[in-house]
Amino acid sequence: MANKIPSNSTEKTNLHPRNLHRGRYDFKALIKALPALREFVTENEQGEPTVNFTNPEAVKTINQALLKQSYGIASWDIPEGFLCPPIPGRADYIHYIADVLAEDNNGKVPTGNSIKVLDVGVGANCIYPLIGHKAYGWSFVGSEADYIAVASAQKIVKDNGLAGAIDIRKQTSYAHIFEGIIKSGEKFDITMCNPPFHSSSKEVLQKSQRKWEKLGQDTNPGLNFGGRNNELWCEGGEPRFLNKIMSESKQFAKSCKWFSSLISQKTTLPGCYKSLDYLGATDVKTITMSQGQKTSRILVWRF
Ligand SMILES: C[S@@+](CC[C@H](N)C(=O)[O-])C[C@H]1O[C@@H](n2cnc3c(N)ncnc32)[C@H](O)[C@@H]1O
Repeated sequence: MANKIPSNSTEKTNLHPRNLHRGRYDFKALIKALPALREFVTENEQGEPTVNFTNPEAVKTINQALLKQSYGIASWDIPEGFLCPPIPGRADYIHYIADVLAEDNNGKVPTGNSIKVLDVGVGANCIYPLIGHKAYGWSFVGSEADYIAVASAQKIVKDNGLAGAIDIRKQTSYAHIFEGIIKSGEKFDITMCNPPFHSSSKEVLQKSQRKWEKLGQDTNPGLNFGGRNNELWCEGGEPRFLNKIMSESKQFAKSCKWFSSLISQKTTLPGCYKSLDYLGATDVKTITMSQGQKTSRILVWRF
């Protein structure tokens, strides 16, 4: 079966209005930013430039070019097999939480390093702090339970001279979210999280296999957007991870003005609303984000 190369070159008007990646990728500018991208650029059926999004190396290289061109991130790499994030979608989460913060700031997005954001599960790619800092000047704490991911995120921060803006902290227990991370007296404007959403490693493999079959590949060539198994699953999947975040958020209600998390499965939401009601959250919002075929939600709450 012929490979279908997903085209990423059409306008993505459903992204947030401030998202820098709404237009077509400007391959000329991307290659200028990162000449190494040139060898991965091919033409799609319409004769437009594209890259083979089923090739992990091509995906990593286009990410490096986008991060350099749009955010001035000169050095970005991830260890083999780790989650390679689609940049436009990750940027959307940042812009939507900026809108939430704007509500308490006369409708203006607050900028600068006095705005403190905690990214739970920052990953080896450190993507949210990089975009959030470069877009709005916010400072970040990124927590992470996987020690290889911690080392990788710390290297990205150091290589880009961002140690004053992004602090990567090791979470020593997978059972905890804020405990062991938020220091006594520390205050955050908002917390964010892209949780591991599958409930077993078997589920990760099955879903990723189905995705690759849809793209006309017999097998997953290397989890290019997939990530290592343990980045993507946890006991109980997304609902249980969200329960942990919500119950600890109550404990840390005085340390954070807002809490948020991505929700990839719609079916997780009703249980979250019930829990937040039980915990006494005073404000609960659900923001819908759509990127191409995929819809996800950001759940935002405060006490
Ligand atoms: C889906 S990945 C998200 C990575 C990155 N933020 C992104 O969006 O590409 C989830 C991350 O959460 C980490 N993680 C899992 N449990 C955690 C916990 N209790 N505290 C901190 N990080 C955790 C995993 O190791 C993994 O890196």
